[in-house]
Amino acid sequence: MRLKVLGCSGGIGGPEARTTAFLADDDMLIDCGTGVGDLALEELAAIDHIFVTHSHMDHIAAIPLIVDAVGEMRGAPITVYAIPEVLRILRAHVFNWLIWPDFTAIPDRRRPFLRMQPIKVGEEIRLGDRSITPLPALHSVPAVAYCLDGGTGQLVYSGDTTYSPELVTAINACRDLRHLIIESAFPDEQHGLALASRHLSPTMVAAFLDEIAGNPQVHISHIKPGQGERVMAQIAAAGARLHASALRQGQVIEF
Ligand SMILES: Nc1ncnc2c1ncn2[C@@H]1O[C@@H]2COP(=O)(O)O[C@H]2[C@H]1O
Repeated sequence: MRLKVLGCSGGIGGPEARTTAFLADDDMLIDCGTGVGDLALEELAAIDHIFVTHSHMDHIAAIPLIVDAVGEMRGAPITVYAIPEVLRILRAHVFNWLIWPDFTAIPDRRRPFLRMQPIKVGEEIRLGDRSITPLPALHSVPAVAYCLDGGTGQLVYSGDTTYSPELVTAINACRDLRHLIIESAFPDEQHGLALASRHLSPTMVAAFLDEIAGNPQVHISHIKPGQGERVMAQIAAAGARLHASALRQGQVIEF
């Protein structure tokens, strides 16, 4: 499987700070933040599947826009996969005819431009020889992490989460983990805000990593704009067993 980072910043602030979106192969998005806006129209039209971790704006901002941009060009709906709570929020607060038209009823309910597919934590979704499994995460709104499996290795993406023993257990149950993308939104000086907003800070990331078995490559994502050097220095200073590098927009991970 091939994962391209379209955006991995915790906020906006110039062309290097797009919010979270990963392009998996050519047809799948994992989260749908502002990074999706850099894809060409033909690349957008090739997206069949969008897996959403949670409903926050920085992870869903481009869903309404992509459906409107390519709906007419495609012969089949785009499917948005998320846990039922997240789908409910998207229906009630985004695709409600006020913020955006309800594209699950356009052009008509039988052949819509957009489908919503509920998923369950721990239940694998198979797409050809690839699979994606939602894992438990702990954020200020209902949220999941994802394990992606291309048949020759696995990658876990934490989404937005604070420390969660259930997520540690789920990650350690992955049988062939090669890469772990984990967030660290705030530096340790903002530990209180990290706790209030259910994110991780460097000290928490280090504690989290010390509970991870095996030797996955660790990539840090979702750092708030302007905090990159500080967060990465603090993670290095915390001295976890696993080395971590900052995930970069444009980076490609093959596994
Ligand atoms: N008390 C708070 N609770 C949650 N989010 C907050 C709070 N104060 C500020 N925020 C910001 O609101 C943002 C919403 O998206 P994030 O969870 O990525 O990051 C959050 C913080 O940057």
